[in-house]
Amino acid sequence: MGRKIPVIDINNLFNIDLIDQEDPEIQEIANKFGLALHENNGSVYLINHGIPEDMVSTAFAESKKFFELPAAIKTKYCKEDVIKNYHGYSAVEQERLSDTNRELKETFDIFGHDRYYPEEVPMFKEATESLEAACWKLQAKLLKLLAITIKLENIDLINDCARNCTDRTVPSLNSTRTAYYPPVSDDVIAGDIRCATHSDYGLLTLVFQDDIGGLEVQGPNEDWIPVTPIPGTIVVNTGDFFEKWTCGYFIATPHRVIIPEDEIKTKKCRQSFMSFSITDNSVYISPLRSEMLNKDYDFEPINPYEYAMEKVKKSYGV
Ligand SMILES: O=C(O)CCC(=O)C(=O)O
Ligand SMILES: [Fe+2]
Repeated sequence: MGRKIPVIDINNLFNIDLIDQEDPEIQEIANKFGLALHENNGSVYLINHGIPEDMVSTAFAESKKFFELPAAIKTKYCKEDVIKNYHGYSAVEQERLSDTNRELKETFDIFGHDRYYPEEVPMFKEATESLEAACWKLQAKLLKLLAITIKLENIDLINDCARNCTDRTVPSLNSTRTAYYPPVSDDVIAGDIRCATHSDYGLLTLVFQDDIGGLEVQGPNEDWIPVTPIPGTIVVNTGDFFEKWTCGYFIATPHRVIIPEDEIKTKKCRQSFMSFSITDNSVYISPLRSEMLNKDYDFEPINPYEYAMEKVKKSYGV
């Protein structure tokens, strides 16, 4: 009870050009960040990250204009075939992370190269893609920091397997999501949730959230810890692939978004924006080895494309 997710100051990392592993300041940030992620079930807040606040608020504002359009317009932008192209809009209940609960969420996933955007919201593309690009830049740096934390012999190994973060032409299943949870209507039934319990399937997820709240992460004793909104922060969660790759050093954080109890808040929508990183499609991962990691942990090499596609198919019922 009463556990809190730590807030880690990463000293404007976004604007530091070179992550030099010999730099004591970088080592200090890497150790603080990595240790906190390790000790807190794969979940921390980052502050002083360097992504401009107005870039975040513009992405939220333009997304909101889209999500508040009539359903008939939004459905024009629905994903047609998630296996062929994950890009596009999903209405309430189109993606199901749980077999039992109704999930009251809408999303627009930004993915791959075959992209289309709502013509009704002319600035949607620029606003969301600017934040997407900033997230990729930060993702690459955070992955490098974590390679330092776990004392990999080849400090570039993680980045070399996730070239997609810095070279957008490298095929991967990385994606960016702008999410909208509509105001709660009167026909809500017991068990309804905004987003059901799951872990993300990739390496790291960056989550920006508005001030409504409801995001919770599971602690080591299966207790639910609220990820209370803190202005200017990004929440980082570790995904399945990173848990495997680091031999369980970083846990794939189970998380969910609940409907707030506060009646005033239920009458408002909630918005969030996420960047999901994963290794390149061509890479098969096998356990990383270093003095920090569990040497007895082993698994057959896994491919991110095969692994993540299975999860996508299940959640979209295809
Ligand atoms: O909206 C949020 O804060 C989290 C949503 C989420 O976990 C997801 O879409 O994977
Ligand atoms: Fe998630």
